[in-house]
Amino acid sequence: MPTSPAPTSPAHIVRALDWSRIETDLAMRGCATTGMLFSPKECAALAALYDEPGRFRSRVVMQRHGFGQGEYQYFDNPLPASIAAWRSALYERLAPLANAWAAAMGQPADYPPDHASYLARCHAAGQLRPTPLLLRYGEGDYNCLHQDLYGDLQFPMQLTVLLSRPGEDFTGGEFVLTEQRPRMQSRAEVVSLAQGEAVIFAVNQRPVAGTRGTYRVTMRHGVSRVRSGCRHTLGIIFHDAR
Ligand SMILES: O=C(O)CCC(=O)C(=O)O
Ligand SMILES: [Fe+2]
Repeated sequence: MPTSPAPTSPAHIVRALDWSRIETDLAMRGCATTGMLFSPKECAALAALYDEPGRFRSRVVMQRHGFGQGEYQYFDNPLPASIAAWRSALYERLAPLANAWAAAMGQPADYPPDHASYLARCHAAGQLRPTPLLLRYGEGDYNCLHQDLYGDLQFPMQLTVLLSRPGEDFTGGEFVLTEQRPRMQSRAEVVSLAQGEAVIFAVNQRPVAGTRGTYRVTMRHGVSRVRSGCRHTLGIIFHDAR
């Protein structure tokens, strides 16, 4: 008998998302919100991992590198089981879209259908270190516009999940995207997220259909200044890092 995923499993929840809206938003704006992925309890449990020693392979204090203010930590292997499950379930749904983007930009459209195969490709290219991360911002902290590129191989979409409650745990701290268009001025997009909700967005370049064919735009993401409180997020990036 074919196995179907449990109703609470990431694979099941991912399948049930409103993909027609998500795909339209991604095509129009290079980003899309998902609706609630994690319950408040799950969000709190994930945010609490930040203080567990032994979970992470490295910690980055943003001001030391000119990346902003605040800090983040990359999970070490083995990833928490739920994060690994979300990462592969989301990958499977996004891989066909990634192939469509690659084809539209004249790039090889050969992202494999499952995440294990894609990770094997990353590892063969020397990108061996896991990239899921937890970020923590306090009052006055922010994250400069950036791209999460960690080697030659890059999957073209990633997700950020808001783990804190906007307006209650923190104020300010909006997720921001910019889109740099060829020979045009840049466009900004501010994404409002609820606790437990994710934004799916372009890591680097994405295709835009114009009147004279397809052109490429370059995206960057960051976070505006947190005005008060504490804000936690979970980042899910599908390529591993060199
Ligand atoms: O904290 C945020 O909203 C942005 C996190 C981020 O840069 C990422 O997930 O790659
Ligand atoms: Fe990022």
